[in-house]
Amino acid sequence: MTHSLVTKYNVPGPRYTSYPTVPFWDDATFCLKKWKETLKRSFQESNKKEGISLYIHLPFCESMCTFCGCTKRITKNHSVELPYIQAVLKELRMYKEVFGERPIIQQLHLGGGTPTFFSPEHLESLLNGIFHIAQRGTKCEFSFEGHPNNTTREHLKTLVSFGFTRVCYGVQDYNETVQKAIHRIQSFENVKKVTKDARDLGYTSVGHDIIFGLPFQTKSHVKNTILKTIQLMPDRIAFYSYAHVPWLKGNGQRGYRDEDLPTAEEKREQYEIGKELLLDAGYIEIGMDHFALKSDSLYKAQEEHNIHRNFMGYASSKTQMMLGLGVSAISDSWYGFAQNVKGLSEYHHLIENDILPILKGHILTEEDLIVRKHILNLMCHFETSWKNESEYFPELPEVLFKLKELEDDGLVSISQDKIKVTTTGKAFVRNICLPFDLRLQRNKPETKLFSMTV
Ligand SMILES: C=Cc1c2[nH]c(c1C)Cc1[nH]c(c(CCC(=O)O)c1C)Cc1[nH]c(c(C)c1CCC(=O)O)Cc1[nH]c(c(C)c1C=C)C2
Ligand SMILES: C[C@H]1O[C@@H](n2cnc3c(N)ncnc32)[C@H](O)[C@@H]1O
Ligand code: MET
Ligand code: SF4
Repeated sequence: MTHSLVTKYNVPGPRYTSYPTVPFWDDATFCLKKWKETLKRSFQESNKKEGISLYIHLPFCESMCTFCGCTKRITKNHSVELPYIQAVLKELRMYKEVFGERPIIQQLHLGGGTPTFFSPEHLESLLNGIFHIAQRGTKCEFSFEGHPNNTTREHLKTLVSFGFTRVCYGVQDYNETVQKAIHRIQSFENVKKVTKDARDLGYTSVGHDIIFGLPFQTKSHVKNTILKTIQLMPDRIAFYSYAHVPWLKGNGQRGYRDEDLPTAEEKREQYEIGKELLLDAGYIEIGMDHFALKSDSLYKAQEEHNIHRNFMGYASSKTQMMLGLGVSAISDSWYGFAQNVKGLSEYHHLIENDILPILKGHILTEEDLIVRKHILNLMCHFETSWKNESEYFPELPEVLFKLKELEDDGLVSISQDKIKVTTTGKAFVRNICLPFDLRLQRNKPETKLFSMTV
């Protein structure tokens, strides 16, 4: 990788889990009435055909990892579990009222925070509650995020009995200095044990999350972490670039200084080293940040062009509608987005008063729908085209003009009616999406909103 490319393209940029990205949602056009309309429309169009996806945010953790950008509440008091589950179930019932019919759950993901903070018994009540209100789909894909330090065989057994087949564990880095800096001490032995337990109990996809660019992390730490990971051969690996966003309220990114972070140059080298080791071990790079073995469903989905990106990252199939429950969760009705309030007491208060706990949202315009398709294509398939009239938008020539420079740098190739990301360009896919992001182009932010793209 040439140094000049890294320097040139290391700019703040969204991770494109949605388009428009959250900071560009237009709250002025959003209200509860419109949100419910888009939900009903989408539900009518898609529930019977393909079901819906459900994301449940379980925000508690016993200990604060200082790198973490997720919405969480640190506590050792487990009495928070039951009231939270009851609130989430009530939120689902409120949505069922809007739909007027039982939703069919095709995909279910428990994220956090730490879902394994909850006792197996409480997770069981949560799932029993869900499948009392909603119907189970026929092609279920159920997954959860587990903390290697507190995922027990009981957790795994309980969830497998409800049809869960995928788990991803937070690993981040095995080095002690790095672990101290991010306030997350976690041994290889624990990861090995929970990986084996999941496999023994029938999970078909075990994933590990690894991060490069963490405080005090070096190339040799990354190399060691990947080599250890390869010993366990997880089916999927998320190899994330550390997103440094200390300005986000309450995310707790502290305890280290900016100077303790690797430079952009060093960070890119860490990525290159990790990527080479993963490719040598038989992993295939899929979309942004993701690697999978050829036996994993994510690889097959990519081959068959079924891969989809949503707020949770990549999925091996798509539903038009994704409902997010719990604090900070985002829902996507395809025609609109909504994000829940982030505070626990506010969430409980609104639910108690039969009010959908929504903080903000966005109704997509015709233009948003077209642009979103192109950004999704780039993030999922590393290419996009405007062969059909419905894929064209008036600003496209300007977008292509801006992309010319990226083409000269070898990141994309542009032809008559499509663009393709090159092998070098894959690491810069966020930069390639930027010219398509019309809302950002029209309204360049003056304050920092996004993490750096390298
Ligand atoms: C399990 C924790 C979560 C991670 N991502 C999400 C959760 C719940 C979901 C999520 N990620 C982002 C958004 C905002 C929507 C958007 O802007 O498209 C949501 C709902 C984007 C995002 N994620 C991270 C940051 C800093 C941002 C803002 C955009 C940016 O600066 O790039 C940090 C981060 N969180 C997670 C990962 C994997 C990650 C960074 C690699 C997990
Ligand atoms: C769910 C997964 O999200 C990743 N994750 C959480 N916060 C960040 C961040 N600031 N930067 C990069 N990755 C992050 C971790 O790898 C975790 O395991
Ligand atoms: N909280 C779990 C962990 O840190 C799951 C991933 S982070 C949301 O391991
Ligand atoms: S990384 Fe996982 S355990 Fe750590 S604070 Fe974030 S959500 Fe909690």
